[in-house]
Amino acid sequence: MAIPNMQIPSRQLFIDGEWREPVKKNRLPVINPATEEIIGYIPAATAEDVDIAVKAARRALGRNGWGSTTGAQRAKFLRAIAAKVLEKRPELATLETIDNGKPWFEAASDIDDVVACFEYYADLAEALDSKNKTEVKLHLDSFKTHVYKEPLGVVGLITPWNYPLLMTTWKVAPALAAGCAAVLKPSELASITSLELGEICREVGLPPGALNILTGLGHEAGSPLVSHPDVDKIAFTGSGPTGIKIMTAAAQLVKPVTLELGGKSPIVVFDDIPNIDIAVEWTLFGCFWTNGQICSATSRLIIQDTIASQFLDRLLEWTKNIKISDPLEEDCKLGPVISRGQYEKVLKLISTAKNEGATILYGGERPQHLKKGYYIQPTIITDVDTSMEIWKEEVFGPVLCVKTFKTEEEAIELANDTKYGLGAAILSKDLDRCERFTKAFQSGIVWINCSQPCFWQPPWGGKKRSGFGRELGEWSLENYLNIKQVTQYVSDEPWAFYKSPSKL
Ligand SMILES: NC(=O)c1ccc[n+]([C@@H]2O[C@H](COP(=O)([O-])OP(=O)(O)OC[C@H]3O[C@@H](n4cnc5c(N)ncnc54)[C@H](O)[C@@H]3O)[C@@H](O)[C@H]2O)c1
Ligand SMILES: C[N+](C)(C)CCCC=O
Ligand code: NA
Repeated sequence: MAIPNMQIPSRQLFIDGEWREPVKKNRLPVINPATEEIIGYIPAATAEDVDIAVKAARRALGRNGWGSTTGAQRAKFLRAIAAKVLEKRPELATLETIDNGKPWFEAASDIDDVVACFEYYADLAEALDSKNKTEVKLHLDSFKTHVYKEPLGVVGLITPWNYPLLMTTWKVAPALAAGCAAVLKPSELASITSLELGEICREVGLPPGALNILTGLGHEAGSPLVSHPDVDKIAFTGSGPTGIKIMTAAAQLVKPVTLELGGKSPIVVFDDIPNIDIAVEWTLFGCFWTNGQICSATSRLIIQDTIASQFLDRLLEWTKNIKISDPLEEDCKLGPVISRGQYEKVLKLISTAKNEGATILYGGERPQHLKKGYYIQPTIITDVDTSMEIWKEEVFGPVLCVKTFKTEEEAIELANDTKYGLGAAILSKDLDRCERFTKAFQSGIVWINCSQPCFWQPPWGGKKRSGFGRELGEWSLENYLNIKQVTQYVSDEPWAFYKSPSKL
């Protein structure tokens, strides 16, 4: 397929179904990480815009337009959005690539996931109509109790830059399916496709105020959204430090949050793997996909010592074969990291690893053939000690660190030696052993003989410092529903707790 060339559309904030200039008229530059050039501008929302958007969302809930829709009616809008996204797939993939830096074919695959997600939540919205009032059997005949599932209200959705439209969709699709009205604040580092979602919602006639999109800086737009008294819940995906700030601010209003944060996930490889090349490829994909910027990246390779030398030799051969290029090129497999800040952060972590005594087995620098752009070679670091920063801290770049083990106990201890708890992978022919590791891993996601595959039906999320709450599947719909208990007294007899005055 020919990759379309695109200019960044000039957009405003998307509020109440219209494009509106920010109150302070500020804009932020959009930088293409492959060229380091400014390719456009996005509006920079501030607290004043947040208040306007939250009011629009609240009105949408009160109006007949959105607030009283059935799940089946909401499903129609979600399916129409899915169809429009599919229609615009090539253009959206190009916009994602020039804004985020991920290879075009990865971006296009993300767009496919976006379509599937909106369709999936359309089905769940439809099914909700028969589940939003269910009876609970009691031990007394004098009462009847029902449980209602109703939209939580106005929800604030704050998303990161690594899968821009997909992370937006993971929140917007279930929130709309549940009947909430949403205010979305995408990352200022990659907002373009989220704004295009606003245009798609406008084109399909989504009722005004159901979805509002505010681009801008975290402290200028995200923070006021978290603290706004008329926002009922915050769903956040991003870094740990920001998650802590958001949770602290939300706590002042006893506002519920879901936090999908960082990770430093292990991939444990045993010497009984039936095919070393298959294991090597999963190891590469688990860390270097999406230019290494994956929350769930299995960025700690824990390899049995009996196979370590052979495995690393083969891993090196595969790594050298990864095509690093402009992400718009046909078979690019590694593009630039998102920004100069991220580029410098990753290189600093690599240099610290070297200074602490680790060995840079491969990579660790800018690729020689790419003089512009935030490119970093796929990097493999060995002779790592568990006291080192490279072992403990999330890099969020194409950097794999390696340690060996002798026994299962040692492997489990190394795997769980992290403050995070998002994902964990084990590659072994012995499925009983895989089951033992599944139980022993302190994580929310386990991959067996693979790493990273993610589907919209199962739950996604972690524990420890990777946050709490689950997205995707039915779990995500529950994030946006209020559970209401309704108990009715159905007897004709007096309650008779107090003596009636006539009997005194
Ligand atoms: N668990 C997951 O599913 C998942 C997915 C993607 C990224 N992440 C994590 O996100 C991090 C990288 O993404 P990032 O750099 O965009 O994270 P980030 O925390 O810097 O920003 C995430 C979002 O929060 C906003 N924000 C920043 N400060 C804020 C504040 N004080 N109040 C409200 N909003 C604020 C940003 O504008 C952005 O929209 C990594 O740690 C990665 O592991 C996790
Ligand atoms: C799309 N993945 C690979 C499941 C990751 C989503 C969230 C983490 O970056
Ligand atoms: Na960008």
